[in-house]
Amino acid sequence: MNKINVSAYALAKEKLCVENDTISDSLFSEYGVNRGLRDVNGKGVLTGLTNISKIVSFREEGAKSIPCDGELWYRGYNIQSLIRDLEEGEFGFEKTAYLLLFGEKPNEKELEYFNEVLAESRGLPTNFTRDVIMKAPSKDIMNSMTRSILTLASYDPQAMVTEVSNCIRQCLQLIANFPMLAVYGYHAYNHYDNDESMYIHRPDPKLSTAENFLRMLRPNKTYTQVEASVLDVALMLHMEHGGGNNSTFTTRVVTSAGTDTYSAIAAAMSSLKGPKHGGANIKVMEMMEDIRANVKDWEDEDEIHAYLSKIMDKQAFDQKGLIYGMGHAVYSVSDPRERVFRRFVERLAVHKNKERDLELYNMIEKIAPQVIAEKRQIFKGVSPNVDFYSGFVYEMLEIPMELYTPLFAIARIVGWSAHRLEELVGMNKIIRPAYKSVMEEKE
Ligand SMILES: CC(=O)SCCNC(=O)CCNC(=O)[C@H](O)C(C)(C)COP(=O)(O)OP(=O)(O)OC[C@H]1O[C@@H](n2cnc3c(N)ncnc32)[C@H](O)[C@@H]1OP(=O)(O)O
Ligand SMILES: O=C([O-])CC(=O)C(=O)O
Repeated sequence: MNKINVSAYALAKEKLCVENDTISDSLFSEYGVNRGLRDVNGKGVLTGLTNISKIVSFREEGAKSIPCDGELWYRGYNIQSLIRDLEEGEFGFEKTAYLLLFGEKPNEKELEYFNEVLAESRGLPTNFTRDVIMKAPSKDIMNSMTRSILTLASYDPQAMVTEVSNCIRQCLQLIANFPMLAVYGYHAYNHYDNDESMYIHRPDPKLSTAENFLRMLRPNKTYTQVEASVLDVALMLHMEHGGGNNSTFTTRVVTSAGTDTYSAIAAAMSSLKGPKHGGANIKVMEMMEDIRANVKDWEDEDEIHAYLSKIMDKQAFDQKGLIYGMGHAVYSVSDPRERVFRRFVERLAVHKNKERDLELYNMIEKIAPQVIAEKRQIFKGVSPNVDFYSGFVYEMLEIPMELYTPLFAIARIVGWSAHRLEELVGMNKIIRPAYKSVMEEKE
């Protein structure tokens, strides 16, 4: 019997799918449906209320909305001031996690106890690393983490209980364990796929999340205070971004169906890894590598402009027509997190002899918005986003590229948790928007 070639069958059917799944632009205008649930100015369709954070990208002047520099607020506090107020040598991730989860800043005693709770929670079930993480390792650490998250449910006798206190416990344990799932997943992959030595360092209960990440990652467990502080700030910048970003909205949608914490967070992970969302930090690095290889003179604005135009026209790089690290669904003039990253990049690049790379980044930052505006219809402005520089910072911290999106997840699990709790406490209604049917009835 001939074996059926499923790939050939799928290829043959592609044309039919495209024909029957294409909906003309004019129908969207006719029914007033906004693609991506946003109008051309980036204003999202309102789908909920939240007390967790606020994003500012326009200022209202009378009836007019004027694009302005972006602002990000966590539970009433501007993210820039939360970072600026950190004392020398102080780590901010944990106290910001307390703030986002519980809605108030912790006092000294509350923070001390919260840190003990996280330290106590930092531990995987017996043999979990051997039996789950080291089995079928993958270069895609986001997938490997998601598999681990779903498997952790099998070790939790209360996995399916959606009482708020049980969900708080599960979220705290996931927040504490995410760095281990990511780093051990990387070591397993690096050993089995790259033939490197494998080592599994346990976290130190006295250390912060950023310090433990570096300690577990490096063979000799060492890092400098500056490296850990830069990573801590990077985590703070990625922790939360409103209810509408793709992965947080996913968390809220899935939570509203009454599903368990492990499944909700696994769904959020699957969203975050997308290259238009958290996966962009890896894509930026691959794109920069491609630009370095294909642009001869990094100081020639015309040559860079021409190459970026080719990327936009799907003739270069991954042929998706996107310049990664540029543009944002909501921000207009600037993403406040990119501004913070840029300050670090400028300082680190000097220490690490990466000034020439920095110049290339600066060139792309200058020229890419022009090229995008020439090739696409941009109404609200286009500027670099949080992940334009994040990968460059991680590279200078000698963190392997496979861990860039997982680092985003290590931070954003806090925002997802806060939104899961807000959905559970305050909403109690399944999220179920409507699709206008344009189907024709047939005999
Ligand atoms: C943490 C984060 O998730 S930050 C975002 C990370 N993602 C990236 O860096 C990927 C590159 N950027 C993008 O793909 C987009 O800017 C997004 C997905 C972030 C936002 O997309 P949109 O909400 O559609 O942005 P906006 O409405 O301003 O875009 C207008 C047009 O410009 C295009 N555009 C925006 N940014 C870019 C870009 N960087 N490269 C190419 N085209 C772009 C959009 O695709 C859209 O075109 P269309 O009208 O033909 O669909
Ligand atoms: O808000 C968005 O759409 C994407 C983003 O920047 C984030 O999730 O941090």
